[in-house]
Formats: sequence, structure tokens, C-alpha cells
Amino acid sequence: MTILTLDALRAAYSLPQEGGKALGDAAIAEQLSVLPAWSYTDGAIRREYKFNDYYETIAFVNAIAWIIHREDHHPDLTVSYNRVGVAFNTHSVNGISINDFIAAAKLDMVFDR
Ligand SMILES: C[C@H](O)[C@H](O)[C@H]1CNC2=NC(N)=NC(=O)C2=N1
Repeated sequence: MTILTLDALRAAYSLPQEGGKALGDAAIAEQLSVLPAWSYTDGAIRREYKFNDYYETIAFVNAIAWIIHREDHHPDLTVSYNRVGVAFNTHSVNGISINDFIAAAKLDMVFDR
């Protein structure tokens, strides 16, 4: 598999993966190297974002909703007072696809300046 750069992930759009194949562990590890805040555990790529208060936390959740609706690719979220846990996998391949990395790169882009 070709590893996409962070810029390439940011510029890409999720595509339907129905009928596609999940990425293998080696490809997942290589693609994760451009997203160092993310890890691959329990069948998903995951990151925790931290905030100062609940208002910021929910504002970020709303930003996620906007981005993710545009990508048509939906994470599991764990929302608490000052943290948002995000987990992506691709149901349609029963594993990880490039869409998970594209969506992760876009969330990081709005979180970090
Ligand atoms: C057709 C469309 O691409 C699919 O229904 C999308 C919608 N959002 C999705 N989100 C996630 N996390 N996995 C999927 O396989 C998925 N499939």
C-alpha cells in the first residue's frame, strides 16, 4: 500500500469502501506514522483530545459533526467534561480503511493550529 502524507490525507475525501478490503496491520502501522497522536487498539484508530472546559469540548464535538457529515464517515465518540475520545473504523470492510485516516487527519487539522 502507498502511504499518504499528512497533506495528502487532509486533501483527500472519504470514498465508499463497500466491497473493499481492510488494511493489514503493517499498512495501518505505517499510515499511523503520519498521525503520531493516534494509536491502533481494539480494532480502531483512536485519539483523545483535551479541552479546558465543557463548552470547548462540545464545540469540538460540533466541529466533528460537521466534518464527519461531509466525509460520510462516522466515529464512535466518548464525551466527558474536558475530553473527547474518538475511535474510527470502517464497518463496510470490517476493519480499517484509508477513510479512517482521512477523517482523523481532518479532525487534527481543526484541533491543532
Ligand atoms: C455509503 C457510505 O459510504 C457508508 O454508509 C458509510 C457511512 N459511514 C461510515 N462510517 C464508518 N465508520 N464506517 C463505514 O463503513 C461507513 N460507511
